[in-house]
Formats: sequence, C-alpha cells, structure tokens
Amino acid sequence: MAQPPPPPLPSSQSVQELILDGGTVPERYAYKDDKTASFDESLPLTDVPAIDLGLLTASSSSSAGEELIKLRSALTCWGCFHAINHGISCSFLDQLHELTKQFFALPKEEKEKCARAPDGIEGYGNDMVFSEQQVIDWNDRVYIIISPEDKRKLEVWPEKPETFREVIHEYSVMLRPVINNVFKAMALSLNLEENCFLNQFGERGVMFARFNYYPRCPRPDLVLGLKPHADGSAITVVLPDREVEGLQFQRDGQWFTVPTIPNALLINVGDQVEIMSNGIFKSPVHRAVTNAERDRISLAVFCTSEEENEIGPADGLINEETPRLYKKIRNYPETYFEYYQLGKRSIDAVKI
Ligand SMILES: O=C(O)CCC(=O)C(=O)O
Ligand SMILES: [Fe+2]
Repeated sequence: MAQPPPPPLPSSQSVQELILDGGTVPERYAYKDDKTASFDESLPLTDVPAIDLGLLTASSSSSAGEELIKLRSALTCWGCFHAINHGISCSFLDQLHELTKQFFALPKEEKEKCARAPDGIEGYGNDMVFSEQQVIDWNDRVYIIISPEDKRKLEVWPEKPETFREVIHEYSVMLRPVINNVFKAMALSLNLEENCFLNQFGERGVMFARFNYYPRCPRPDLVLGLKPHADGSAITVVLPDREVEGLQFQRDGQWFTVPTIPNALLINVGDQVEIMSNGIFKSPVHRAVTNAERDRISLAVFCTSEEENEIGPADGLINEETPRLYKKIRNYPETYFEYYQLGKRSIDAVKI
C-alpha cells in the first residue's frame, strides 16, 4: 500500500476569480515541457454507441440480447457508453444544468458558505494541491455525497439556488434504479448471474456527486480542465454540458473527443468494475479540456461500492484459461485517494 499522503497545501484561488483578475494563465496551471495538455481541436470523435436502457431491461429477450451485445462491446472497447431512454425527463436534466450554472454564478461569499474544509474532501473548492510541482486543474467544483441519505453532510451542501437540495435529492432517487439496471446488464452481458456485480456494489452503494465548472480559458493550449485520470468508482454517470464539448477518452495512446448527444447520460466504468470484471471492462483514462470562448459545466456521479463490501473478480469469470488478475479489496476509495495524491493509479496496487 502507498505511504500516507502529505496533507494538502492551502487551497488556491478559484479559477473563476483568476480569470476575473486579468486573463493570463498563472504558472501553476500551465503545462510546460510535457505534452500532457497537447490540446488539439481536430482530435477524432469517439464512436461510443448510444445504448437504450429501456431495451436492456426489456421483457423480450431478443431486443435485450442485441442491446447487451452492444453494451459489452462498448465497455470492452471504450469503457463507456451513452445511455438513452434512461427514464429521466429532458426537463429534469435541464433543471440540473441550470442549477449547476446558477450555483457557480453566485457571489463568492455565497459559494464559500459550503466551502471544503482545509483537510476535508467534500464541499465547494478547486483542485486539491499536494505538492509545489503539481499542475493545478482549470476547474472549480462542488463535491458531495448525495446517497444514501444518512451519509449526506448537509453543512457542505449548497443552500442556493433555493431548489438545489430538493432537485439533487430527487436526482439521487431517480438514479438508483438506473444504476442498478446498468449493473445487472453488465453482468448479463458477460453471461454472469444478473446480481453478481450489483451485490458487490450493495443496496447502499454510495453516490458522490461532483459539479464541475470549467471557466473559459484565454490559453486552452496550456491548461487542462481535469488532468488525465481514471475514476475510482464502480461506474460514473456523467451529465455533460449540453452545448460545449470537452471530455476526452484515451484509447491505444490516442485522445478522442466525446460528442454531445442531447439528453443522454455518459456512463463510464471505474476501477471497481474493472476489478469485478477481471479486467474485461477497462476503467478508461479520460480528461477534460477547456476552450477560449465558452464556460463548460458537467455533473459526474461516482457510484461506489459500500465501504464494508469486499470487491473482487466475479467467480464466474475465473478459470484455468482466465486466471484471477486482481486481488480482493475493501474500501477502494481510500486506496484510490492515496495513490491519486501521489500521481499514481491505484488499480496497479490491486493487480496480481
Ligand atoms: O467534465 C466531464 O465531462 C467529466 C468529468 C470527470 O471525468 C470527473 O469529474 O471525473
Ligand atoms: Fe472522471
């Protein structure tokens, strides 16, 4: 296991304030010699399929069967898919977009009422800084547990916009059956018993929501909205900006931009499902880029197995030809954060 990480350095100004200050990119945000940012507007688009969640759970096995094949191929190839017909109305998704925009447009004093504590993880803030050398993400965010209800820390939940708490509560309730069905479909697509991933996730699997705000940047070629990372979740449900693209996935060393599909949710596999699927579904490396003209927002919900649950490769996937590739582990997020802070991937710590 990794050594305990150093405590975070004092938080920097919000990115939003930085641009108000004058429009240049401070050194701490700029990638210099390396090509990590390597911003290029002409990157190819992903050909990630749109999967009809209604069909996945259809009673007619032939339509479900075709959709399951598509799901398996998307998760094997990209580690993500666009979810359509997910049962959440367009007008509700519009409300989520509006709330996110309205929160970041509030005065600084209002936003700081739910600021992250210096040693805390949840609340309003920006990239946690762990070393003087770290290049800081061009991103302000609110990070909160939204489900189960008794795990919420309401002291770091925004009180404004006025409808924030009610709408986010509703979203967490609507998402639960959606993610349960995705877990079942993932298992079925691998010819496993339908509950074998869902049981590892648990009835009280935790949803961490991250409201991302990427202010427009005068030099998008120098910064990253989010540095390349894979998620530590089991699955992540992303509501991307309706108009502004910026999320990119890496495949075979090449970056691809995710196109916007109206009212779709983008669902990606995180490290925990990579482990449960014994590496058949890969937790994809992705990043967010910025642009000079428009701000961008997104809402990512990281769905993470119950802390007490031991997760590991499903028994049905292990045999002589395909041996177990990952150890069993509990409380994966703890390992994830330790490694993240050291700039390393925690999935490597659980590989056999
Ligand atoms: O902004 C996005 O589209 C993706 C956000 C993301 O990858 C994350 O919050 O982990
Ligand atoms: Fe992510």
